[in-house]
Amino acid sequence: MSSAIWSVDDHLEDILAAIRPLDPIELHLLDAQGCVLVEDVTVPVALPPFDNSSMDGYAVRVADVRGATEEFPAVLTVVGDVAAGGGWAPAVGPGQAARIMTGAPLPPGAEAVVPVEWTDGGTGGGAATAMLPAQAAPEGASGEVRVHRPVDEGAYIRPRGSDVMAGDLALVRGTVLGPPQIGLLAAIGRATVRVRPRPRVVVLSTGSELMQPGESLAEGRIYDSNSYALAAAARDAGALAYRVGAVTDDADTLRATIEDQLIRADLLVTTGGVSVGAYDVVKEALSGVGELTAGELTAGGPDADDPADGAPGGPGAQRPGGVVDFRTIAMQPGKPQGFGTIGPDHTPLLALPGNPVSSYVSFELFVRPAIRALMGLEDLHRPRVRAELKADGPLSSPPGKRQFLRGRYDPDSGTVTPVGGAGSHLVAALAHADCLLVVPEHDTALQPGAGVDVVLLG
Ligand SMILES: Nc1nc2c(c(=O)[nH]1)N[C@H]1C(S)=C(S)[C@@H](COP(=O)(O)OP(=O)(O)OC[C@H]3O[C@@H](n4cnc5c(N)ncnc54)[C@H](O)[C@@H]3O)O[C@H]1N2
Ligand code: MOO
Repeated sequence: MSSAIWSVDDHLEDILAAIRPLDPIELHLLDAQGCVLVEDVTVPVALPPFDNSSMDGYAVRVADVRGATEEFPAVLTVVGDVAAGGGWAPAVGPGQAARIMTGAPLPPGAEAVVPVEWTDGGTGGGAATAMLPAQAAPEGASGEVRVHRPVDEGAYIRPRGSDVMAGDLALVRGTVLGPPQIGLLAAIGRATVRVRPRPRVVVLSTGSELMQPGESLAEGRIYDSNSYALAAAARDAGALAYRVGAVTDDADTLRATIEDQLIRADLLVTTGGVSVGAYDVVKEALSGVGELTAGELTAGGPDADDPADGAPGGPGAQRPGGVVDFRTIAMQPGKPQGFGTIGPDHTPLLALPGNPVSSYVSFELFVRPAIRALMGLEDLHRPRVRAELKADGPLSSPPGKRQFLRGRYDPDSGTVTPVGGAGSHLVAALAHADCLLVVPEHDTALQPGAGVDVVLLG
């Protein structure tokens, strides 16, 4: 265990220094949602691939409808239907029109489209509001149509390549694939794409006092909320989360459980058991190579001979034998933390404190950026704003620690109001907060009206 006190920033830096983005894989489009593209994608075929109609109407020659009015319509012969997806399109000669549907290719000879509302729809009556369905009224594809208005050349036609041309760069590497980007990839015919995958994050809670929601609560027990909150937070950060609820306070059981989970983990998160109590199992199970019986877990520990591996006693110091380094961080909540890499694949493991608010705040500050770094995202952090403290009285903060209070941010007034107190057991207050107020290490009191940094939670 490191004896020096680590700052929040040094602890985060140490974690991020050990994280490498996951190797890219080819994924189906929807599985790639939220992932970072690792290839430049060029457009293989123009979009749209052919000139097509933007309206249901009639494909016409411009000269035939010049000067047309409702009183003196242009009367054209309907030579057939052009439906979207249909193969054959009738040619439109002088004095002719083809009935055309939105998205259907412009037939040869036609120069513009007249919307059906500007015609009689082939009924011989007044202005149409719609076409009749082809099956119910097949005669609509023939006969005559009266056109009530002229159109210019190209009217209601979406030209080939007016969206993107073949050879254009559709998306550049580094793009995060949201719904519109996935839509574009599909539109240009890509079924799969090369991205960095979502990290698989195993969330494991520890504590013999824990019961699972749905069970009836026994004397002296509490429900395991951490594994749920953190699995949800991991998903929210972009990961595939696997929740492992409540391992009892037994070091061998915990080591065996972690070893079992390594196969499906790109990152492991534990909660509880990192403080100074007699049953602090995570620390007991993972703090020293000498105590490890599970061979797998020893394999990824920092190499004592490698100066790059860091050391006890603070950032950059040696950690001989310590698979996971347990530290004190100058923050509240979240003081006790563990971090290391374990197993044959050097899987990163973050051991968070058990108090529910502590574990959640620790997740936000350390695990979320780690997940985003594994995904290859550049922007690792939640947005921060400066706000004015709105409170009945001054807020006190422990000296030398960065405090993260829960609050509600009002973007209209630019103010932030604390929700609940500083206690790290206050889950209800946390559930009503939408931000963290950051009180710097050197501030021991924050007056109402003072400026404060606010981390906006999603
Ligand atoms: N003598 C000292 N005691 C404590 C210190 C200290 O410096 N000296 N630090 C305190 C701080 S700060 C924290 S934070 C906690 C961290 O404790 P652990 O990580 O060892 O966590 P536990 O003891 O297992 O649990 C703490 C608390 O949280 C509840 N808990 C745990 N897991 C869950 C869960 N999955 N869902 C809901 N609640 C959970 C647990 O019942 C305890 O009440 O240590 C302080 N003590
Ligand atoms: O650090 Mo503990 O997380 O203050 O409650």
